Amino acid sequence: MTAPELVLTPSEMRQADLEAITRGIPGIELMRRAGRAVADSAEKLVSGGGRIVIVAGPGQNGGDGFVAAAVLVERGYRVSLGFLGTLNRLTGDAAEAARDWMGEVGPAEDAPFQEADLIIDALFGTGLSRNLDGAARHAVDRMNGSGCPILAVDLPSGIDGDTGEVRGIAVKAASTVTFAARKPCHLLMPGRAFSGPVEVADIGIGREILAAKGGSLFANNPALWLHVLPKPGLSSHKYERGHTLVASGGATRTGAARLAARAALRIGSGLVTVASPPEAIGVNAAHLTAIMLKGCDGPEGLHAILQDTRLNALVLGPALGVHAGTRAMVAVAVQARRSLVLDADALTSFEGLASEFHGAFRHAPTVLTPHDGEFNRLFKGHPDMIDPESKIEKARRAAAYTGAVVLLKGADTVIAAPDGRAAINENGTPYLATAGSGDTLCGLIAGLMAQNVSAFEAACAGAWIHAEAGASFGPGLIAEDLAELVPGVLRGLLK
Ligand SMILES: NC(=O)C1=CN([C@@H]2O[C@H](COP(=O)(O)OP(=O)(O)OC[C@H]3O[C@@H](n4cnc5c(N)ncnc54)[C@H](OP(=O)(O)O)[C@@H]3O)[C@@H](O)[C@H]2O)[C@@H](O)CC1
Ligand SMILES: [K+]
Repeated sequence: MTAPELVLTPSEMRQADLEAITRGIPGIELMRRAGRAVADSAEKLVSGGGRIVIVAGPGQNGGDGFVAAAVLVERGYRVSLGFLGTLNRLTGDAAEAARDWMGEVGPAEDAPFQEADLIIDALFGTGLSRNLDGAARHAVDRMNGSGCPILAVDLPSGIDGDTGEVRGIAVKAASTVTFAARKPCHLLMPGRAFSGPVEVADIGIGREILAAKGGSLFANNPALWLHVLPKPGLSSHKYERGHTLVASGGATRTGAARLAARAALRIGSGLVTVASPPEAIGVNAAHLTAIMLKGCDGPEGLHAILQDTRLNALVLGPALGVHAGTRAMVAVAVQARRSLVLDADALTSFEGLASEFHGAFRHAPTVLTPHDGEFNRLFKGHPDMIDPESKIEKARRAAAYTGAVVLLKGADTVIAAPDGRAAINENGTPYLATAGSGDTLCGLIAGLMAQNVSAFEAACAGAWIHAEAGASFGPGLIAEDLAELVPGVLRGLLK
């Protein structure tokens, strides 16, 4: 079984680095391995010699650049090195790496980018501490404007390692080589787009150290949840595969619930029922076949239906309407302690009322699936939730506050659990930004929870499968297609 991919923040990486040094790999050796990995990557991009310009900065990232420069010269490349800062102020391993470089050192701003086959960006890595200005900004601007492919060392200079944000200006890399583990900025937008494909080089810091110093942040890929993905056995019965209930909106707002219901069925929920307001029964009935239908008149109606304890997962929100009635339905669902997915109107109905969510979901597996707008409306008046620059931090705080798993949607969907675990999704496609796509996602997550997948894994698997389905279709995708693409994705996963 493949192990889940650990993602380490810059500060966790520094600790892992120190631990590796404590256990006997000298810092300069780590830097030499890192620099050699950079040279190997460069060689793959420009094989058999050529002209390489390396821009080195004043910290360890620059040190990696000096090592790579020396290795590439040995391998027959013509290398120019431009340095930013004052050479004799280099300290530690970077100073040692610079001493090993026998070539000339020019100013970074004047490096001969125009003549290069490849630029190596070793200006700043995980130690970036402020926005780029002056000579650093000028150097990045010239690199980006050169038209020459850029290989970023560790991360593109100017990108914040924790948040993926651009700090003033950032290198637009053709590819990136990082060390030991990816950092959040390689998965979060816009950092992901600035990084290009990211290669992770092994520099001898073992997984044991990475897991001890990191261990709570993951890339959302199947290794994280494949082991809990339900696979019906020969003797399984539909009644053992759960029963998902999806609440429908009024007569002119029923499609969202049916999209969620169909997704729940496709992902394997044994039974699925749409709970429909009396006036919408006709329209729902006209469109449902395998999915069952029950009349449900507001919160009292929901309370009555939930007396049937076989209904073990619920979706509330899609097209339910933004009003007190929806808040009352949520209260009934929470009291009933079933697995619950809250989206759209079930979140927006609590605009500015997040305190009602405080600790509310501790007692049953719950997933909240806001996009940024819904998140900000819900947590209006809670600057501690809205302010963090890191999307990971936002989702984590909201999860700790509510007791629910929070799936914060976007091109870089982040899923966070109340216990601090978080995962970043990276297989999304712009085609998923289509009406009803979120309803399908709710159904997938609830359908997994109906089959007893825990909330965090259900949200991670749901987000990945949803994105994979969207990507497999591509242009022209509409939400109705998504549930129909799920079997293909499942076949690939469960083979
Ligand atoms: N972890 C590992 O396992 C390994 C890590 N390795 C490598 O170490 C890198 C991290 O090194 P690092 O900590 O020295 O930070 P780095 O990114 O070089 O920058 C710090 C320097 O930049 C300066 N500075 C900052 N912002 C600035 C700005 N806006 N404008 C101008 N200056 C600015 C800052 O100055 P100060 O803030 O102190 O004034 C300081 O001088 C990491 O990315 C990886 O490549 C490998 O060698 C081996 C194993
Ligand atoms: K860099």
